[in-house]
Amino acid sequence: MQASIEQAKVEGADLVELCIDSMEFSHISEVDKLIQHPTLPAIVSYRLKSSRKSSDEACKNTCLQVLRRALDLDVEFVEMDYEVASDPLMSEIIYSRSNTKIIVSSYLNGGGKPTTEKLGDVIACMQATGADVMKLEIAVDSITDLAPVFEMLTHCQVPLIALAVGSRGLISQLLGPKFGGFLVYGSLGGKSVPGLPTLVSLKQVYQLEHINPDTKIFGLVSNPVGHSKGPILHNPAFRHTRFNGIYVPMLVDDVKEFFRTYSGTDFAGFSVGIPHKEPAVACCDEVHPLAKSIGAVNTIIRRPIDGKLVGYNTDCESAISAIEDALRERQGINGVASHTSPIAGKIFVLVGAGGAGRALAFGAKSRGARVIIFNRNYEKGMILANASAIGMEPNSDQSPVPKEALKAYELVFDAVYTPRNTRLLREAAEVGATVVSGVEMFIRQALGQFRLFTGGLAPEDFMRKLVLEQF
Ligand SMILES: O=C1C[C@@](O)(C(=O)O)C[C@@H](O)[C@@H]1O
Repeated sequence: MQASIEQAKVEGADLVELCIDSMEFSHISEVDKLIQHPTLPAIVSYRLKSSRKSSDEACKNTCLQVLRRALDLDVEFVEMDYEVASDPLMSEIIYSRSNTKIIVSSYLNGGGKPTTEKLGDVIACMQATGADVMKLEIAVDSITDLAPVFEMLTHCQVPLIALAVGSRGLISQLLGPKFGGFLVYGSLGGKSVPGLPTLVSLKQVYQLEHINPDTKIFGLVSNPVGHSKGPILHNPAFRHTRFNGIYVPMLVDDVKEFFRTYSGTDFAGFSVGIPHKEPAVACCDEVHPLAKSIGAVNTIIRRPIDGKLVGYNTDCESAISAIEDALRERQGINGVASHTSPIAGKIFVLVGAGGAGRALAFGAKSRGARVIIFNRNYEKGMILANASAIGMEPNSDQSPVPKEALKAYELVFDAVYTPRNTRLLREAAEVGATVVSGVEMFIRQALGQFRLFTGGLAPEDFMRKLVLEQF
């Protein structure tokens, strides 16, 4: 635990939580050793639920002993369960404490979706124990379950910590400073509470010290969402241009319910990823003509003047222009102005007919290519584009097309960008095709999104360098 405290300090933590219930100790003096030599201010916590190895009574006695010791030693914060805080013995100790602040926590698990009424009742009960800070720990099934939590954080008059556990709860921490949460939890990596962001990401990617109630929220609405490099690109770009925004991964199951729930002006813009690009069209109040023709949106902006959701597609131009640039370079016509696209007249073979596939098919067709949704009809001068998720991490050993079949292609493009060098691209390069990585599409679509999100020019060199450094 001491080594972890040192690590937290190096990584920039302001405060550490020492979960004494996770420690094996035979005598309270061992806990003293840890608490007495602090390198960082600490929350000393002893939670009952994770320490039910011995009998409940024995467990509660140890808990009371540890918490009382921490109070005697004047640590900055002591955290306990609501049921411990309301024990008459503990009530007395709480009322006679000196400098230590008391955090009382309640764990809400199951019992239907949280509502502001339910949360308000729990907070009032916790407050009645004489606590200084209330903490709600909630298991959420859907990202939309967090809406009443954010509402509570915004309107609650007492210091409140909200921690939603599970991968759908991640934004409860990332958006904590926006809605006025008392503190934010970050992990040191490794085995920790699921859905907890790492301390390193909080400091380096999200830079929460810049987030305040005026910060506009942007996010990637997708499932899966963890693979995306969007946060490491958009957040630094916002900071770089002094734009007050935060960009977070939003693991969304039901896209309609998501937009119905988060309808406030704070939620200013969204990237849309798999599998929501097509269904998200119906969630928009207006759709840009290009996106309408494609039948998929990958960007949605809440128009500031009337709050309407406007859908766009930055995938089409980003992928097609990346392919055109590579073809021009291959043909040695780099920099020569031409009105004809090098894609014109070519056969464009497409794997994947989802949202990204639609964008590529539309773009290739509008440039005069003959588009074939994958088949085995080989001709010279063909372009192969993978717009499916085949080969994406964690399935990076897969490829949508056998190596032998790649020999027929002049150029192979992969919309997958994690990993950067997919099996498809490696094998295409081995058989002599020109390859265009999905990283190029990712950068270009994000540049388009940045312009739509902020209304300003994207810092292209900065963003390009950022993404390339990550691979
Ligand atoms: O295809 C992509 C990539 C993306 O899903 C991401 O991984 O960040 C974001 C989407 O908006 C974009 O269209």
